[in-house]
Amino acid sequence: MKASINAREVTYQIEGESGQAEDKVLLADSIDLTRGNSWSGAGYMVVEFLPAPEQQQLQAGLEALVREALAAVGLPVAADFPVADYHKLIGDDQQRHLAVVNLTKEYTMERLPVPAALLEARVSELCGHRVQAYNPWDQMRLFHLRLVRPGRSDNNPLHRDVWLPDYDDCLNIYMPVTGSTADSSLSLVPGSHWWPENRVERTQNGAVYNGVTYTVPAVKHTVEPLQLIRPNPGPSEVLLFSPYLLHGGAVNLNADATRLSLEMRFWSV
Ligand SMILES: O=C(O)CCC(=O)C(=O)O
Ligand SMILES: [Fe+2]
Repeated sequence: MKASINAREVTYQIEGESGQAEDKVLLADSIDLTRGNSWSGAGYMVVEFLPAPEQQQLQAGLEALVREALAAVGLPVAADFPVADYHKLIGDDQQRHLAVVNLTKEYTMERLPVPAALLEARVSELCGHRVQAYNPWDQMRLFHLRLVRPGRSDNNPLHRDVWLPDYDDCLNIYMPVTGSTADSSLSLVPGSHWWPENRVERTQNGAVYNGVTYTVPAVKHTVEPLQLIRPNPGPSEVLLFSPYLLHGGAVNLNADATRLSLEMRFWSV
């Protein structure tokens, strides 16, 4: 499948059986936490996030979690090892990379380096609805790290989060930690949170993307041309986005830096 990111052509190889799609907009029957905002039609916005000391504490603490995971898979590193160099350490050892991903994909909230209440208050202010990082569907309070090496297929395929169970009605954040640039940060299709399902052909259950297996179903084809953009939040910023948007497929085109980012979801209180 062909798409473009910031007008540059990319190709995604997606395997998995297609399902039937209805003429239905998933967001129409759901809570839209972007509603009432100027960016509701686009489905995302980039904005200053936490006060500088807290944002820096959060980013430094998340880098430290990756170092901890590296030590746990048998690759101890110095306390100042830059996580942007992760790919130099792991190289093409896919098994070791997947072991690190396994340790960094689901953290319980007490591991967050700053109080979750800080992020909850700021996200509530930004979207104009009182939200908390508590998933009412599975009763979990989690955050996730994403490590995407340059030149590998570590990024997940293009998807809506709500194709998986337990992600309805929330709002997502993407916060850059290291190596997040105009060539590596999360990509999305503006406005696609309102596309009917029958405009998007997707796999039924999970997908194999460039040979890597993902649990999330993936886009195989769309009626509208797939023009992704990278909003690319800077170090002091955050990308707030609807999980109903088509997003992902965020290949890391950096020459030499691994992307580390924070991913966290918020639901109405
Ligand atoms: O960071 C990425 O490349 C993907 C993130 C994602 O799919 C999400 O936050 O739901
Ligand atoms: Fe996602």
